[in-house]
Amino acid sequence: AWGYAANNGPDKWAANFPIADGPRQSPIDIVPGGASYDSVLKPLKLKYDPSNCLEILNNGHSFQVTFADDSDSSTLRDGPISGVYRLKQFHFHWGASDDKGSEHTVAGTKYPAELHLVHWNTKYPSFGEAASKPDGLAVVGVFLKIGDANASLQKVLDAFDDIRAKGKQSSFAGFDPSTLLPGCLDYWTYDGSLTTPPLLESVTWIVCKEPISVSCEQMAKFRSLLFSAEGEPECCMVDNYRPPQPLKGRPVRASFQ
Ligand SMILES: C[C@]12CCc3c(ccc4cc(OS(N)(=O)=O)ccc34)[C@H]1CC[C@@H]2OS(N)(=O)=O
Ligand SMILES: [Zn+2]
Repeated sequence: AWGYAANNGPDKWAANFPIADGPRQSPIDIVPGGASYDSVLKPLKLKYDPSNCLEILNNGHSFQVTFADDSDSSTLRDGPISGVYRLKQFHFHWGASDDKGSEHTVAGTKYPAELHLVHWNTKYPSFGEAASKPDGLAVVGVFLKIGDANASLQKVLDAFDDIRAKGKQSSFAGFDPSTLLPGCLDYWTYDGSLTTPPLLESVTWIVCKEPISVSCEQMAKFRSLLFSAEGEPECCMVDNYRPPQPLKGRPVRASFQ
């Protein structure tokens, strides 16, 4: 099965997922000078209901917090998209050390981690259906930068003891993901893909320019999770990021000047 190790990592994915070499793969290196300001882009409209927060789980590639998506109570509207997209889950990618970990990079700069808030287009009947459509998903990416401890993030990290190994999950209620957003919601946007197999080219990427803070100690907590399941040799969950992929002529637009 795919992973992030030398024998099954990003350089090996094309064997089982040929779309890995497709025309709209993610992540990318964002070159601020190469992005064009587009005044037609609207501010992001994110409205999340903490009562939709269900559980936290270690899926063996990252950990994710999953939301009830049977109503329009936690949604993304406006920004570069049209219609209503519902929040399904958020998860992170991070490195073995603070000098790497993000998937998108900014003029070659890697951040220690990156948050992804995954939303699906309600013009389709379900998340799984939407995931195979070119306008099916919208993922908001937020960079994490070493600094002060992040009190909101700490609530998520405090749930890690129950999900240390692959396949573990536990209930996680009442968390408001908007507390993980930066103060300024300026963003870059481009058409891309899932950054893990099945690498479906169905994502409108919305990457925030402003990072949120994370402390060194909090980064160490991320690295205490395991890729491995209980009873298997322990393998630390680190470097679960795909490197930037070819832009192949795609425009990158900025919501700010
Ligand atoms: C669950 C699914 C397979 C994996 C997957 C999905 C959606 C969004 C995803 C975001 C990811 O992360 S990222 N970095 O934001 O791209 C990583 C994997 C994702 C759907 C697509 C088909 C499966 O859906 S299903 N079973 O048919 O209902
Ligand atoms: Zn992701």
